[in-house]
Amino acid sequence: AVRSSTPLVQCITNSVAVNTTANALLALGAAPAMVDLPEEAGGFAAAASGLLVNLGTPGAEHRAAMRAAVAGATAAGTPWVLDPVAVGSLPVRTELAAVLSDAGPDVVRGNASEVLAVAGAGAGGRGVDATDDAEAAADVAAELAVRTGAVVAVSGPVDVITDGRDTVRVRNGHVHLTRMTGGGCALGAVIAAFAATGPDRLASTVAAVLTYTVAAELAAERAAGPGSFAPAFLDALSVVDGAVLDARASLA
Ligand SMILES: Nc1ncnc2c1ncn2[C@@H]1O[C@H](COP(=O)(O)OP(=O)(O)O)[C@@H](O)[C@H]1O
Ligand SMILES: Cc1ncsc1CCOP(=O)(O)O
Ligand SMILES: [Mg+2]
Repeated sequence: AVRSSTPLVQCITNSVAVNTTANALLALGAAPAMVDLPEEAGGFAAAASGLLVNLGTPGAEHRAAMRAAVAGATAAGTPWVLDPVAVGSLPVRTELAAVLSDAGPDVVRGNASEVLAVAGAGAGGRGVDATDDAEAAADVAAELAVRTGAVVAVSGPVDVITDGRDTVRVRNGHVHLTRMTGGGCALGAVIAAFAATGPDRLASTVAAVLTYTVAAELAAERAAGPGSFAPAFLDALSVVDGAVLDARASLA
């Protein structure tokens, strides 16, 4: 569905991951647009198929663009994904993530520490330490999903995806994804592309994570290390299909 509909995905994302993110969307068959000016972001979000709001390098202009884009997306019903990069101890983005997570994102995507922080459970708030173990954040993620109405996707060696009622675990993936900058950030944009294909947010998010992590496995088979993994990953995103996903999926 992503390949046949070529969803237009607006990305307000960080300066580190912008190129990786655009290339991942193109390889998958979606159309990226890094429209991140405050004066343009709201109108564009109303017309886009999906929106990513990523807090990785949230300068003042980006923050204004995020507010405008979320308002435009909300008014038009454009699905949007919040990636609360590095929230927890850094004050500006942590406050911003609190505001944005209450603004009705369709999906919140982060690693376990970030999801715990957005839920107010980080930094010992619930006695849960910073962790890269998504399973340790599964219950908090489900509570966050119920509170915000978002699907919450926690990444890690096993990804946990929940709407607060049903929870799906994706065991696919490869550690090279963690050694390629933007490996998490590009996933947020891919989740936005898949969200544009239909209303079932849990299904579209699981499909996005599965496609992304199976592509990583295919790429790792051809890569000598994280350097050659990055272009091989784009190649794999461009060919992975339903038959490969059926053969490789490790879901629970
Ligand atoms: N140890 C791991 N083994 C395999 N895949 C992983 C591992 N850690 C993360 N991933 C995958 O890498 C992608 C990015 O996740 P992650 O590194 O947690 O994001 P972030 O960069 O935001 O911290 C996800 O698709 C996840 O499945
Ligand atoms: C290194 C870095 N610094 C600020 S944003 C960013 C990119 C983070 O990318 P990811 O979360 O996908 O690893
Ligand atoms: Mg991240």
